[in-house]
This record gives sequence, C-alpha cells and structure tokens, in this order.
Amino acid sequence: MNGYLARVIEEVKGKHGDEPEFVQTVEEVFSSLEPVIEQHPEYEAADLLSRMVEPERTFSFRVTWMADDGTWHTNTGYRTQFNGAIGPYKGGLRFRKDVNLGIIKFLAFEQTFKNALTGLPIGSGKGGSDFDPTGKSDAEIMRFCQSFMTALHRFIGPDVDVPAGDMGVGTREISYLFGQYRRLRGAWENGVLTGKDFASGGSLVRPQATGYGAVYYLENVLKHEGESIEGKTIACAGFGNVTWGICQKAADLGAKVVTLSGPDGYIYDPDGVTTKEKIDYIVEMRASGRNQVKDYADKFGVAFYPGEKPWGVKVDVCMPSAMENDVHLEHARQIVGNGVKYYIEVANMPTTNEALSYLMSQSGVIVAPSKAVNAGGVATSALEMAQNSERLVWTEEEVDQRLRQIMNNIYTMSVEAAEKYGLGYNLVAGANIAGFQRVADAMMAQGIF
Ligand SMILES: NC(=O)C1=CN([C@@H]2O[C@H](COP(=O)(O)OP(=O)(O)OC[C@H]3O[C@@H](n4cnc5c(N)ncnc54)[C@H](O)[C@@H]3O)[C@@H](O)[C@H]2O)C=CC1
Ligand SMILES: O=C(O)CCC(=O)C(=O)O
Repeated sequence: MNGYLARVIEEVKGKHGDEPEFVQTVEEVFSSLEPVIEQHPEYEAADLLSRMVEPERTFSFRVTWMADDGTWHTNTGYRTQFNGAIGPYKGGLRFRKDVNLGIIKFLAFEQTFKNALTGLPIGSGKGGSDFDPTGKSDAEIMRFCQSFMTALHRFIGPDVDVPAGDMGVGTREISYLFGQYRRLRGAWENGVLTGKDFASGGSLVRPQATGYGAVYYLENVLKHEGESIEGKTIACAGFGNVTWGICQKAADLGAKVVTLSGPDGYIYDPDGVTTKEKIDYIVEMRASGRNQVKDYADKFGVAFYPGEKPWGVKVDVCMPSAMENDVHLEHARQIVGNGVKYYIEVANMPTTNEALSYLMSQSGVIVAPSKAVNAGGVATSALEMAQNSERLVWTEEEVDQRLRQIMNNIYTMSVEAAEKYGLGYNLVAGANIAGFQRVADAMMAQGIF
C-alpha cells in the first residue's frame, strides 16, 4: 500500500483503537484510494488524509427524561459534525442501546463520501444516543426527544447542521424533535431537520427513499448484466424504514423480498413481502417498539428461525439492510455457496472487511457498496431541504423522478471513477474514489485548516 495511506491508517489505529467500527471504515475507504493518492502528490503535501479522518467538531451532552412511572433516566447524546467542505453537516440520528462515539464517527465518516456521491451540497454529520426505544411508550419517546433537542438546538440550523433519522429514529421522532426546536427558537426554520411529517414540511417519498433508491441502484447493476428485476427473489434483513421501502419498490417492479430479520431471528416468506397487508404490517411492527420479527411469522403463518440470520437462504439478490457488521465471513461463504450473484449492501457497513474482501474476490459475485446504494435517503433529505428553502412542496412524482436520476448518476459516477483509475468494473472502489474526489477538491480549494 502507498506509504502515505498506510501511515494515516496506522495513526488512526493507534489513536482510536477503542473505536473499532471507525477504524474499520477508514481502512475500507482508504483501501480504494491508492491510485488516486499516487496520481495526486499534492494531497500528501497538504496532509489531506489526516485532516479527512479528524471530525471538524464532536460533542456529547446529557439527556435526562422522565419515564411514565415518574422515574428519571439519563442518557448520553452525541453529535459529530464531521466534514463541512461541501455543505452544512448532514446525517441521521441513531437511538440504540449500543450507540457510542466510535459508532457515531464511523457513520459520519461513511456519510462524508455518501453525501458527496449525491452531487448535492451536503456535508457530513451523525449523532444519536444510547437511549433504547424498545418497549418505550409514545409519551416517553416524546419526552426523550424534547430533552435531546433542548441540549442540541444551539448547535444546529438549516445552514449549519441538519440532522435526520437513522436506526430507532423515524418520522415520529423527527417531528417531536422539530416541535421542540421550533418552541425553543421561536421561528419557522423547518429546514433544520429532514424526515419530518408532511404537514411540518417533510418531503413526500422521504420515508421510503432509502429503500426505493437501493432498488433503483440494483436495477442499474442488473441492466449492466443484461438482466431485469422482474421475478428476482431478494433476502433482506431487519424490518425497519429501509427494508420497508425495499419491499414496496421491489413488489412494484415485480420482484419479491422473501426474508426479514430482527434481533430474535429471521422469517422466510416464499410468497414474498409483496401485498399491501404485509407491507403495512411490517410498518406496524416497527412502530410497536417490540423489535421482534417473529410477529410476522405468527400473523402470516410462515417459517421463523430463532437466533439465525437469513444469509443461508438461496435467493437471487442479498440486500443486508438492518445494521453494521451483520454479514461475517461464514455468511459470505454461504452466500457464495448458494450461487447468489448480486450482493447489494444497504445498511451502513453491513459487511465485515474480511467478508467484503472475500466477496469481492469471487468472480461470480457483483458487490455494490452501501455508501452508494443507500444514498437515496440522504439525497431525498437534501430535496426536502430544497423544498423547505423555497417554501414549496413537490409532488410525489417529482421527488421520485429526481431520486431515480440521482441513483442513476451515482451508479454511473462510480463505474466511471473505477475505470478512470484502471480498476475495471469495481463499484466499491468507484464509489469510494468518486465520493473522495469531490470532498478532496473542495478541501484543497478552501485552504489548509
Ligand atoms: N433511515 C434511513 O434513511 C437510512 C438508514 N440507513 C441505514 O440502514 C440501516 C437500517 O436503518 P433503518 O431501517 O432506518 O432503521 P430502523 O430502526 O427503522 O430498522 C432497523 C431494523 O433492524 C432490526 N435489527 C436491530 N437489531 C438487529 C439485529 N441484531 N439483527 C437483525 N436485525 C436487527 C430492527 O428490528 C429493525 O427492524 C442502518 O444501517 C442505517 O444506518 C442508511 C441510509 C439511510
Ligand atoms: O437523511 C439524512 O440526512 C441521513 C440519512 C442517514 O443517516 C444515512 O444516510 O445514513
């Protein structure tokens, strides 16, 4: 590996060994950049990479809230404003028990290149809390969101930092957060958050956008192979916001999602999660806060596999869409053994680096990286910001059409970037290079700091 890249990776490992997910994503992105760094000695001269791995600002804060039984609880809130070179910091909030600074930094680092790939003016950020929404009442969620925003509101704004949803945070939470922001600011600045309910200025299609965008990206890959999406079977993970959108768009286009998963195991539905009743039910399951996929098996009489992951199921396409490091080497081997040709990452960093290298080394498997595939969510957030700025509302067709165009552009940019550096048809390297290049151009132009 190029000496400069190797040195920065070693520095990150030395300094942040206690943040394994952050180290993992830095290694993954940098593993693609060798030809770029070799051709641009000015990057090393300006120590660009060391600046890119250091967040511009990171802070944590206390979030104290009252449970329904009158007891008080305190959680930690986080926000990392990672890179503002190409626009206001932008990225989701995650509410989940295992959230810590390393998780937030890994997500924000990924977000840097993802947001650049959209071609829209959005920098990168990420935040959240170790608050566990499982089993919480609606009133508890509201009080938690109000307390979280009370601490955060001074540090965000439509031109400063624009949070949105991630795991555990959907339309309901964003709208509670927005209500509290408005109450504290005393002004209508609804561009401060995206993923709001429609009446508060949320964009049509934003709730489904990540899943829809992932399916649009998949269509590009299939087209490259001379295939169509119609009739394809898909294995998904989770049953959250992202998986719901994949199920819906896949069904619209004649494909079917046959697996869903949760912390309790996975379900296999041979007929697919295709009907309105089934799709509405998974939205209901997510909203229930029970966090178990077995409910689907009980309701629709399909098989449930407790404690297992869905990656051993024989399908045409795998789309891990729940969480990071869901697919390990042993699962990757199962996927290859089953002859799966399309491995389309959707969740942020769903694959361990070991499993990713293995999958990419297999000539029969096409691997697409999450930072490109799931970028439709944040891209549609940027479209929400645009609508909020111009105080207009776009139709569903208009948003969807723009989303589709953005996903097609991301795919094409990635293919071209890999080809430009002699890497062939490599969607992983192409996305890393294309995202990096845009941020690098802006950072170089703005001077060294
Ligand atoms: N919401 C968005 O617009 C975007 C989300 N993402 C990423 O997509 C992934 C999913 O996010 P969302 O659907 O928004 O979250 P969500 O909170 O709506 O859904 C997460 C799902 O994962 C399941 N899950 C949790 N722990 C699990 C485990 N141990 N094994 C299997 N399943 C488990 C939950 O039951 C839930 O169904 C995350 O990696 C997120 O960072 C990426 C881009 C945008
Ligand atoms: O919509 C957004 O601003 C961010 C979505 C997100 O968290 C992500 O892309 O991982």
